[in-house]
Amino acid sequence: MKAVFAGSFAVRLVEPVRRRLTMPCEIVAGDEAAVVDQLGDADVLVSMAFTKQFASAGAKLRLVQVPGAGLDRIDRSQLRSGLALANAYGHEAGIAEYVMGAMIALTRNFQRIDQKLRAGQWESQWSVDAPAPPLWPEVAGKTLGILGFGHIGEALARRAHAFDMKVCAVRRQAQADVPRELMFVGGPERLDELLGLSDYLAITLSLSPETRDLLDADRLALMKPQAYLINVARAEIVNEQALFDALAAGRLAGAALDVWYRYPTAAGVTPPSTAPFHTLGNVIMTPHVSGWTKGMLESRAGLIAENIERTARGEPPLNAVAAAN
Ligand SMILES: NC(=O)C1=CN([C@@H]2O[C@H](COP(=O)(O)OP(=O)(O)OC[C@H]3O[C@@H](n4cnc5c(N)ncnc54)[C@H](OP(=O)(O)O)[C@@H]3O)[C@@H](O)[C@H]2O)C=CC1
Ligand SMILES: O=C(O)C(=O)CO
Repeated sequence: MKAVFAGSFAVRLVEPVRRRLTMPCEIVAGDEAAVVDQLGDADVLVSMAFTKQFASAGAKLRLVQVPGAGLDRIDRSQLRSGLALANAYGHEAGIAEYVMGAMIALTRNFQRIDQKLRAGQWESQWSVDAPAPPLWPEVAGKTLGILGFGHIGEALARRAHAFDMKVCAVRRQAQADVPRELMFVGGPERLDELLGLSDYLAITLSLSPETRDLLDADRLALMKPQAYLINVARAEIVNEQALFDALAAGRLAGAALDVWYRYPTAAGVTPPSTAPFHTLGNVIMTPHVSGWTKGMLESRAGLIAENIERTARGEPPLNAVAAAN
């Protein structure tokens, strides 16, 4: 058996996968461009991306194992018969916790009050000679709209319900058996309604041609000006300029952004941003780490090792993705 791990995220999984393998397997790992010439005799490719170049170089591949959930960099037209595709989960608890934390941090403005206290400004009701700060709202009683009700959306709904929030969601197809913690789980025809209801909007759906720029300026304008947006899925689901403009003009109260429109290149260079989110005080920025937890790593490494061994035995992989899904 030979498995090629391509790209920075896959490379991080090599050692945990190696520790779980119970059969011999040659593993080669590196940047996507650097490992193409290793694919000729490989059985498994572990990679967030699958391109025409990978398909042509990997004539003997039997499994494309995505080490994450997102399939937005997988060119499914390059899959041939005998070549399975699988993805991986295990991130849902960690990301749901991130969204809960982000909602509370945005509402309480942790960043600003931390900076003020570090600067010696004791702005509190316990101060005798300074005005008391405004009373904070609570997330209890507020409405969380979840856009995309899959692994992350479901995990988030349960947690938000435990915080006494009202929760509604939209997925590809409306759901008749709505879990008791939700107001509704609608199809895309209820998206505009969800946007208007949400005090917090969590973006937890997959990126595809249908969902790219799903939230454009017109859709963002349907949201309450006091609403917060949290994107943990893929940046391109929300139009970059429209989001920046809404946040800068106060047409949205704030945002927590874990996913980005541009990523560092292999050379370690961060491309310039056309929308300078870093200049906005109402934005919490994290570098695509919301799902980077021990639980995620355990789960994904176990699944990938298992799928390498299944491929060796000629069995179908766990978490197989249908070619047309
Ligand atoms: N920041 C990070 O570290 C991570 C980010 N992600 C991103 O988050 C995304 C979601 O993850 P996860 O919940 O695990 O994925 P799932 O595949 O479990 O869920 C995706 C959800 O998106 C919904 N959806 C897809 N297209 C549409 C559409 N056009 N309109 C409405 N809903 C739609 C699906 O609807 P239906 O159920 O009806 O099919 C499904 O509910 C991933 O695709 C990935 O891009 C994932 C992991 C880590
Ligand atoms: O799983 C994914 O799609 C990610 O973005 C990284 O965990």
